[in-house]
Amino acid sequence: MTPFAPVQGARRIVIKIGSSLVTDEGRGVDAKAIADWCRQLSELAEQGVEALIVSSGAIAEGMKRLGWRERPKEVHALQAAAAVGQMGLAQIYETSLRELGRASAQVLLTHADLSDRERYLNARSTLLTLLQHRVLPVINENDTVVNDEIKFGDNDTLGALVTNLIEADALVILTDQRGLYSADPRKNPEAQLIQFARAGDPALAQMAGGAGSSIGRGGMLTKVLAAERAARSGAATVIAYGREPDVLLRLARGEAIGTALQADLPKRAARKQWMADHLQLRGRVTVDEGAQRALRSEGRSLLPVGVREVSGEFHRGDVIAVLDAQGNECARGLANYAAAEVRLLAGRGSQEIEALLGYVAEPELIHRDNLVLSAV
Ligand SMILES: Nc1ncnc2c1ncn2[C@@H]1O[C@H](COP(=O)(O)OP(=O)(O)O)[C@@H](O)[C@H]1O
Ligand SMILES: N[C@@H](CCC(=O)OP(=O)(O)O)C(=O)O
Repeated sequence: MTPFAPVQGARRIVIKIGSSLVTDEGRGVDAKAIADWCRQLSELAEQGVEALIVSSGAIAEGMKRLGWRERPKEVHALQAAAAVGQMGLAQIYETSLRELGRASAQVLLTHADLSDRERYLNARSTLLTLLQHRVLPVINENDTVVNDEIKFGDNDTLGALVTNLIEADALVILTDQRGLYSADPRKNPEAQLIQFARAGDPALAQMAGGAGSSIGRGGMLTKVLAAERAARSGAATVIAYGREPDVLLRLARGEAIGTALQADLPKRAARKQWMADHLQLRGRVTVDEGAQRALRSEGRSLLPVGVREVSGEFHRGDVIAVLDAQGNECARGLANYAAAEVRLLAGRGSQEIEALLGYVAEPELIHRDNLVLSAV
C-alpha cells in the first residue's frame, strides 16, 4: 500500500494512551512518561493542533494506591480501584500540563453517553468548547457506572467514539508494541510490523488475535476495530509505541512510525454517510429565503431567526429536515433545541434565546458542522 502520514497536517487529533504503556506493567502511573507526552502535545498546540487525550491507567494506579498486588476478579473491586486511581491520573496530567502553562479538563464518559443523542450533542458541545478555550481534555471511561469495558479493558473503542464525536482528523493509539504485527510478537518472534493498511481490512483482525498483557486487556483486536470505527468519520489511525522518543512530534512531521491505517472516505462524506445511516428523521422546520441562502451559498449554521414553521415532535439531538418555502428539503441536521422550544424561538434573534427559554444551549438551531446539505 502507498505510504501515507495520517498525523501530518492534522488539525485535530485524539491520542489514546493504553494501560500497559501508562502504567509500565503494573508499577502505577508513570508520571515522567505522561509529562513527556504532555510536552509534545503542548508543542503541537503551539503549531495550532487541537488535541484530546483518552488515557487509561485508573485501575492500575488505584491498585497501587490500595496496595493490591493482584488484579482482583470482582468487577466492583476494579471499579473501586478505578475511582481511587482516577484521582491520581487526573492529578498527574493536570500538574504536567499546568507546568507547561496549559489548562486541562477531566471528562469521564461511557459508551452509552455517546449513543444517546442528547448526551452525544452535550458531550460534543462541551469538548468543542474546551478546545475553543485551548483546554486539553483528558478523557477516561466512567468506570463507576459501567463494567463491560472494565471486563474487556478497552479504552480503544472510547478513543474511536471520541474521534467520531468531535470529527478528529486522526486517532493515535499509543501502546507497548511498535504497532500491529502480522501475529502477536510476544508469542511469535518472526512476526512482521505492518506499516500501512486500510482500516477495516478483515486480514488485520486475524493478525490481532486475542487480548494482550495482564494490565491492559483489550489487546490489538480492539485497536484494529477502533481504527475501523474511527474511519467511519473519515479519521485515519496510527498504532505506535508510546515510548518512542518524540513519537507525537515525529508523527506530526510525517515520519512513518508504527502502523498507519487509512480511512476510505474523506471526513465530509463520512459525516453525510453517518447521518444517512444512523439517524431517523424526527421533524421538519421551514425556513425563509435568507436562511436558505445562508445554508446553501454561505455554508452557515441555521439560526432560529430564519425559521418560519415547525412540524413534528423532536428532541435536542434528533435529526430534522430543513425545508424551503416551497416545501423542498434543502438540508438535514442535528437540532440543538426540542420542537416545543423551536416553536417559541422561530423568527427570533439568538440573543433572545435566554429570555424565551431561560437558558441557552447554543446560538444556532443547527450548527453547520452538524448539517448536511441535500442534493439540488
Ligand atoms: N498482531 C499483534 N501485534 C502487536 N501486538 C499484539 C498482536 N496481537 C496481540 N498483541 C498484544 O496486544 C498487546 C497490546 O494490547 P494491550 O495490552 O491491551 O495494550 P493497551 O493497554 O495499550 O491497550 C501487546 O502487548 C501484544 O502482546
Ligand atoms: N478505564 C480503565 C481501563 C480501560 C483499559 O484498560 O483500557 P486499555 O488501555 O485499552 O487497555 C482504567 O483507566 O484503568
